[in-house]
Amino acid sequence: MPALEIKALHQYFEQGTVNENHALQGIDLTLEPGEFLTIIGGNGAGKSTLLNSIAGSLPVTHGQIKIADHDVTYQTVAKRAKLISRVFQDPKSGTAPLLTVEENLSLALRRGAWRNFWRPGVKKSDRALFKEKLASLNLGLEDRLSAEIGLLSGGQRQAITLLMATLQMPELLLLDEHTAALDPQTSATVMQLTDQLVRAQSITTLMITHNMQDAIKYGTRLIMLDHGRIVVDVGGAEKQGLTVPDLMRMFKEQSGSELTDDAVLLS
Ligand SMILES: Nc1ncnc2c1ncn2[C@@H]1O[C@H](COP(=O)(O)OP(=O)(O)OP(=O)(O)O)[C@@H](O)[C@H]1O
Repeated sequence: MPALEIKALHQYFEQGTVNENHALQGIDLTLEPGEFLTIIGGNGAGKSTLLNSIAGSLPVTHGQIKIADHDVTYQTVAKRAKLISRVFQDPKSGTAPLLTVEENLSLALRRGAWRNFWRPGVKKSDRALFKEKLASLNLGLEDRLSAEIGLLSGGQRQAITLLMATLQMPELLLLDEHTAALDPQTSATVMQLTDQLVRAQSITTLMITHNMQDAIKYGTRLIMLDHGRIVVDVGGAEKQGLTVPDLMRMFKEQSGSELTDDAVLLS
């Protein structure tokens, strides 16, 4: 059973108006369990629209989306959140700043099931688990369990957000340029942690990145989007041997134009 099955997905914005935008133009994409897909493409190619469609934050215009055999096409974000973890670009968006590191992790362990208390409780047995998980990140965070998250750096917060997203293994992990707001060195550290966490549990993952080197280096499969279509799809040994010039050439051959994205070209 595939972890993700997208069939003939179309997304229109402002359909039927002069501003109509056919942002996704028939996406077919199947991911087997444990596949780690990197997604690149120029500005406005449809990368975020694809992730938003999977997460449910955009209603689907046409097509079907199944996650682990559940048809989620018309499910609300909240309903499908049981299947999906998502990490965004802004390190502030994934954690509650006034809660401590262990309280944030405790929330993630219960997948947000905390409702009635002003602070989530932390069980002793959970604390041992959090210490162990944090130690595996090698950032010294295992000694900061009772620190407020808001006092940590962006990289530390993003590392904890990743840990929270993978604490209870999701069917799908969506990474939406999750290292883009970090400085290059921190970004590289968080990217390595991502790889470590994803591979340790074989989590089916989709990662948008503007960094072509990362898109090649990490993951098991790579797609390039252009004007709402998948124009390049490489995996296995072919992906391992890729270089940035290879990708630029493949993009040009398939799309008929040069890849124009300042962030991609400068990375
Ligand atoms: N909410 C919206 N309303 C109208 N148009 C939108 C909306 N969201 C995205 N679009 C348009 O859909 C197209 C795809 O946008 P999307 O954000 O998915 O691209 P992207 O590949 O993520 O680009 P970038 O790398 O610049 O973030 C673009 O033309 C964009 O302007």
